[in-house]
Amino acid sequence: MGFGTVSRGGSSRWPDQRLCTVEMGPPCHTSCLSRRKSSSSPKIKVDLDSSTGIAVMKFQSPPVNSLSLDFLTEFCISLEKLEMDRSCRGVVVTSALPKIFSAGLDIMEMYGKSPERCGEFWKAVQEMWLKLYGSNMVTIAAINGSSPAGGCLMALTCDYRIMAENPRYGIGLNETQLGIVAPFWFKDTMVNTVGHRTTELALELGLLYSAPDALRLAWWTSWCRRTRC
Ligand SMILES: CC/C=C\C/C=C\CCC/C=C/CC(=O)SCCNC(=O)CCNC(=O)[C@H](O)C(C)(C)COP(=O)(O)OP(=O)(O)OC[C@H]1O[C@@H](n2cnc3c(N)ncnc32)[C@H](O)[C@@H]1OP(=O)(O)O
Repeated sequence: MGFGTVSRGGSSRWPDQRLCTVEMGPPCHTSCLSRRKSSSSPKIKVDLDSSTGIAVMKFQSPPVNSLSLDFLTEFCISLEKLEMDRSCRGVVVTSALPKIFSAGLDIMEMYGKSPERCGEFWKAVQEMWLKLYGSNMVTIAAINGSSPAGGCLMALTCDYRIMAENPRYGIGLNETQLGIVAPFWFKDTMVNTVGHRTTELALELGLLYSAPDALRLAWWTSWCRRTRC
């Protein structure tokens, strides 16, 4: 798989060449197996191949990988652990569930909760964004399912995106369709990737894009024809 260039950098873990290639080759032989480190929390599984320096973080929170306080906390802890592991240079975030990357913020976290709990939840959402955006590692979203609202934010926050081509999968900041306003920093993250004009239209109409449409609008430089990638 090949990925395009981005304007972010400044980390020793970034490759010298700005075009970065990640090989997800055949299964390893025995000597390679010892270089694999796995860890699992209830909602997130992480596999790090120290020989390549690439970790795969899989979301495993059925039914839709919604971003609950527990999910976000586990996400930040997993990312921090990889950040501290000098053998890890890049992380691929993806879903272990069929058809869904992430449904975005857990709606149940925003309904009937105490102000304290709401504050804690919102802080965790911001923490996820700050940690992912500010990561020293190369971050890649392998979007193998629908990715509305907060799920889209997470993908946009990564350095690179690849999306499985399937007409049923949509990605976008569709908050307007839900009767809520996307926070300004959600909007800014989208502007940084696709520019002002596309963002303005997408947010006003609450659009969800298919992989080929998103590719045309420069959301990414690659998409994957398999339904699972
Ligand atoms: C504390 C707050 C402080 C400040 C607030 C400030 C600003 C407000 C926040 C603004 C930002 C918002 C960003 C967001 O991310 S809001 C969440 C937006 N996401 C959605 O609306 C997703 C809606 N879901 C879907 O479109 C579909 O479910 C999906 C395409 C993901 C999957 O479709 P599918 O047909 O496969 O499954 P469903 O049958 O629809 O769903 C299965 C079960 O999952 C539950 N579900 C779905 N989405 C969510 C979610 N986001 N949170 C929690 N639960 C979710 C759904 O209800 C089904 O449950 P059951 O009925 O089976 O129990």
